[in-house]
Amino acid sequence: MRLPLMFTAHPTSPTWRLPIIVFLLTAMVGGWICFKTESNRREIEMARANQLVSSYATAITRQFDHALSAANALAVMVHQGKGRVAEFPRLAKYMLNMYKGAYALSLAPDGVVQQIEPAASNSCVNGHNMLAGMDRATLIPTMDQNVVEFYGPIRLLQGPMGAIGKLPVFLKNAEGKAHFWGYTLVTLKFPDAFSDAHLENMEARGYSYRLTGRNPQTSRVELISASRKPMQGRIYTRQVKVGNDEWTLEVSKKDDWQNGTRTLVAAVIVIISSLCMGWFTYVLVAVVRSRKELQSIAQYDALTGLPNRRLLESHLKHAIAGAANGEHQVAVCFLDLDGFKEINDSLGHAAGDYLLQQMSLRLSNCMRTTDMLARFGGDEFVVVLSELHSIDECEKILARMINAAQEPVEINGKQVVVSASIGVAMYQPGIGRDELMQRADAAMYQAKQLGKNKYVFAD
Ligand SMILES: Nc1nc2c(ncn2[C@@H]2O[C@H](COP(=O)(O)OP(=O)(O)OP(=O)(O)O)[C@@H](O)[C@H]2O)c(=O)[nH]1
Repeated sequence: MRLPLMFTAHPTSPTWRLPIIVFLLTAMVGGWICFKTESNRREIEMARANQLVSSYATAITRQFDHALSAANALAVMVHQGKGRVAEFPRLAKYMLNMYKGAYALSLAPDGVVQQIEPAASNSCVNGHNMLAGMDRATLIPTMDQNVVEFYGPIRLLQGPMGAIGKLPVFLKNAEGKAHFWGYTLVTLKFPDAFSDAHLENMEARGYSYRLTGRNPQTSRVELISASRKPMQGRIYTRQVKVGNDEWTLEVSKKDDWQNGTRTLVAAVIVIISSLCMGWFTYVLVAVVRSRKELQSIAQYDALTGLPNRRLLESHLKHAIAGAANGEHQVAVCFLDLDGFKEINDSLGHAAGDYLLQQMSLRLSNCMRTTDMLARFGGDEFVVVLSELHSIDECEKILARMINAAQEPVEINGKQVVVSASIGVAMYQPGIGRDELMQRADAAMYQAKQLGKNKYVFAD
C-alpha cells in the first residue's frame, strides 16, 4: 500500500538491534585488529630470533675458524724447518696471544705429541700417541685434503671439555716424494674457545639458548653451553659450522608466557570497547527514537497516524507558495464522513475508532505522492492536492475518494456503510490559507445539504 506524505514511519525495529550489531561489528573488527597485531608481532619476533641465532652461530664459527687456523700456521713452520720448529715454545707462546680461543699448540711428529705449549699445564699430553691402536693406512689422510680435522666435543686429557684441531703435515724428501710427517695440533678448551661469541648476552635480551655437539668418542650428544634459564616456548635452531663438523645452536624466547596474558588483556579490551560502543549506540538510538516520537506526537494524529492540523497548515503554506507561479493548481478538500455518529452510538466508540482508521487507509490509497491527507478532528479530514494540471485531474481523485468512503467496512462481523461529503476550494492568487480552508468547509456543508455522498466545488 502506498502512503504518500500521510504517515510517519514509526520506528518498528527494536532499540537493541542496532546496538547489538554495533557491538558485534566492533568486537569483530577489534578481534581482527588484535589477531593481525599479534600475528605481526609473532612474525617480527620470529624474524628477530632467526636473525639472532644466525648471528651467534656465525660468531662461534668465526672464532673456531680463526683458532683452528693456528694449525696451518704451525704447518708452515714445520715445512720451513723441514720437520723441525726452532724455538717452538717462544713462537707458540707468541701465537697463543694471536689466536684467541686456542688453549694449547702442539707438534706431533709421526702422531706422537712431543712439544706442547703452555708446557707446564699440558705435560700430561706429552708423549701421547694419537695413532695408537689405529690402522695408520686408514687414519692418515692424503696430502690433497690439507684440512684441519675437528675433533670434539671431547673430554681433554687435561681435564676440561674441549676439542682438538689436527692438521696432517706431509713433507717431500730429496727425491720430491711426499711422506707423512705428523700432526700440528690446536687444543680448544670450552667455554674459552667461543668466548668472543658472548652467548651469555642472549639471556640479557630475554632468550634462552643451548649449544650441543656429538662427541666423536662416545657418539653421544654433549651439552657444550647453555643459559641458566631453561628453554621454553618456540625454539629456533641453527647448525653451527665448527671446522669440518657441525654443532647445533638452539634459541628460545623466555617471555613466551606473556603471550597468553597479552591475548587475554587484548580480548578484555576488545570486549569492553565493544560493550561501550554498543551502549553508546543504544543511548543514541533511544535519544533519536524519543525525539522522533515527540515530533510524531506533535505533528501526527495518534489514532490514524495521519498528519494533524498543525502539519497540514505548514504543508498547505508550502503548497500555496509553490502554486503562486501559476504552473500548477492546488485544491483544498474538506471531507466529513456521513452518518458516523450512528456507528459510535450503535456499535461503540471503539468501533468508530476502527472505522476512522480504515477510512484513513482507504483515502490514503486514493492519493498521489504529492498529495497530503490530514485528520482535521472528529470525522473530518482535509486533503491538499498539489501540482494539479487540470480540474479534471482533481475530479478523478475526488471520485476515487467518494467511492472508497462508501465501500462497506466489516466491524465485529457486521458490514457497516458510511459515505463522505467533500467541499473543494481551488487556490487563486490573493487568497490566503485560512480563507481557502473556510471556502472548502463551506462547500462541504453545501454537499451535506445537497444530500451527502458527493463533492461540491466552492464558487
Ligand atoms: N469513535 C470516535 N468518535 C469520535 C472521535 N472524535 C469525534 N467523534 C465523534 O464523531 C461524531 C461526529 O459527529 P457528526 O459529524 O455530527 O456525526 P455524523 O453522524 O457524521 O453527522 P453528519 O456529518 O451530519 O453525517 C461525534 O459523535 C463525535 O463524538 C474519535 O476520535 N473517535
